[in-house]
Amino acid sequence: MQTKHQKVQTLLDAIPYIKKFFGKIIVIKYGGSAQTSPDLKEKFAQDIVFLSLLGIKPVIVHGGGSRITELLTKLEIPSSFVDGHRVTCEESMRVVEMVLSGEINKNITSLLNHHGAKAIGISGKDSAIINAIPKDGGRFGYTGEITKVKGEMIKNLIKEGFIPVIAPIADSAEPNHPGFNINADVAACEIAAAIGAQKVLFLTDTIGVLDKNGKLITSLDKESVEAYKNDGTIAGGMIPKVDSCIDAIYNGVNKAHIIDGRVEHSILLELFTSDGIGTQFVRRDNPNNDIDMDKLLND
Ligand SMILES: Nc1ncnc2c1ncn2[C@@H]1O[C@H](COP(=O)(O)OP(=O)(O)O)[C@@H](O)[C@H]1O
Ligand SMILES: CC(=O)N[C@@H](CCC(=O)OP(=O)(O)O)C(=O)O
Repeated sequence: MQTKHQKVQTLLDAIPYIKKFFGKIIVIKYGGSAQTSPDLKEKFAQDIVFLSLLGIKPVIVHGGGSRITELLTKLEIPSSFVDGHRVTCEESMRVVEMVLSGEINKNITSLLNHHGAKAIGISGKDSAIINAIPKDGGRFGYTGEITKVKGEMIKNLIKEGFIPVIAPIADSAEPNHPGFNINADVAACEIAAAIGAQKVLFLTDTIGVLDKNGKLITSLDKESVEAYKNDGTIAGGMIPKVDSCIDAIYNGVNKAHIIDGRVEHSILLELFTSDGIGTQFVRRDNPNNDIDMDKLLND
């Protein structure tokens, strides 16, 4: 049991972090794998509301791949993944949009609002915030490659005091097009870059990126990510995540982290403790790095 003084000390210890992040945008990618128990979802909502009350600007980009797969299986619609990206036929696209924009987006938005936030749920189709074309020349069907994110629209929502909750569905320039399914990791990275986020956090169902022995890799750079992908250490759903983290830090986002969404208050643990948790992504040439590169890369 904490004494009153210890409780006050905890608040005081948070001051440097609050100063560092005050007014800054933090994009949180809330993976389907981390949206498990109702209790965890409550803790997630508390963390987001807490950030918002501290003057930090959270933006949520959510996934829901496991729920899409569950529904496609029930409907007996075949589906497959290549390097962590779903191949989306026209029938799947309808299910993807129903699950992401209809079910998950509204659940998260409503959960946040019940916790006192001013959250607004949208998809990339709203005001054509995310535009896409077919990925890899159409090899992935209705899976898209982002061509543009209208960052100003998202920043306007933030300025109005909203917490945007964004489903990774993109608009097409073609009329009467069903739109595109975008991997949520990629959407989070592109959104973070377009709105000048300070940080992007990916909440998933592992403690971070693991090596061949199942040990946490605390820090990764571009070169080591390529090596781990080539030797198969990083596979499946982790591929778009690490690629997105690297893209983010090479496109103006200061920091990218993959953290364990199964741990209660993982967002606060990452933001408000000196060690942080999970795997962080670094670039050797980044003058903004406020970390000891040698220590991290030798961990
Ligand atoms: N090297 C690795 N370290 C950790 N997880 C990995 C690795 N390689 C592949 N994975 C897989 O990636 C999964 C996370 O991706 P995914 O299921 O798409 O999560 P999310 O729904 O959060 O996007 C992990 O559960 C794990 O099965
Ligand atoms: C193209 C592509 O892979 N789209 C994903 C979109 C959802 C997603 O990314 O969900 P998670 O973050 O929970 O994995 C899919 O259809 O599963």
